[in-house]
Amino acid sequence: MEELIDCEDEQDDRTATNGGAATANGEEKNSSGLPSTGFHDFLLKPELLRAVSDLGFEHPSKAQQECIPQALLGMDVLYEAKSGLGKTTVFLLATLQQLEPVDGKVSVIVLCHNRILVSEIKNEYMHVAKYMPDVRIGTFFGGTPVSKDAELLQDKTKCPHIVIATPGRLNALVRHEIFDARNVKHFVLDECHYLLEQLG
Ligand SMILES: Nc1ncnc2c1ncn2[C@@H]1O[C@H](COP(=O)(O)OP(=O)(O)OP(=O)(O)O)[C@@H](O)[C@H]1O
Repeated sequence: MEELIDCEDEQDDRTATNGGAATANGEEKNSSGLPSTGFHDFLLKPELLRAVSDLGFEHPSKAQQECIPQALLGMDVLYEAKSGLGKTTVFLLATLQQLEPVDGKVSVIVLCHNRILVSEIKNEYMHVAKYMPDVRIGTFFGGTPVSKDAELLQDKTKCPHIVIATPGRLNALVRHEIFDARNVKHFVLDECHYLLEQLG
């Protein structure tokens, strides 16, 4: 790891509702003392800026201000903060910004500790990637036929560029050489404390 941002819990007990939005934006910015920034300061692709604007995000949250520039520089980022402070949006934007979709090649893996989270993250990706029609996003998790996953991964025209998966199924796909991880450029562990617990 080149550099690690390690932020302790922000001790902010405001919670996210759609107003996690509200929590994630202006208030955070002012209370953090960080200079005012907009998403355009990250030099994001126009497709992403449009999607962010459609979602009604006006200002990056503190987590986003601290992590997106580092992630876009290719640094490893470890960030801990309470729910609703915009952490997921950090990796959605950072991975989509850097993605150059190539048929038959998976560039991004997002590992989640359960299948519900896998589906939620996929939905969030679909919103943020709505103006990037060439980007394919796939999900792999236990309880579904491995043969379907294999079919998808082996068809260059269907193979996802971004894979969101649970550890068990991803492990099985790699072990059986169905999943070729050699082209992966970005690896995300969402809610990594749960994933690391499972290892133990
Ligand atoms: N900069 C922003 N401005 C307004 N809303 C935002 C911003 N960033 C994220 N949001 C919205 O705030 C909510 C929480 O964001 P996100 O899911 O990225 O946070 P999180 O820290 O990963 O929380 P969780 O663990 O609950 O998913 C979501 O509804 C998201 O769309």
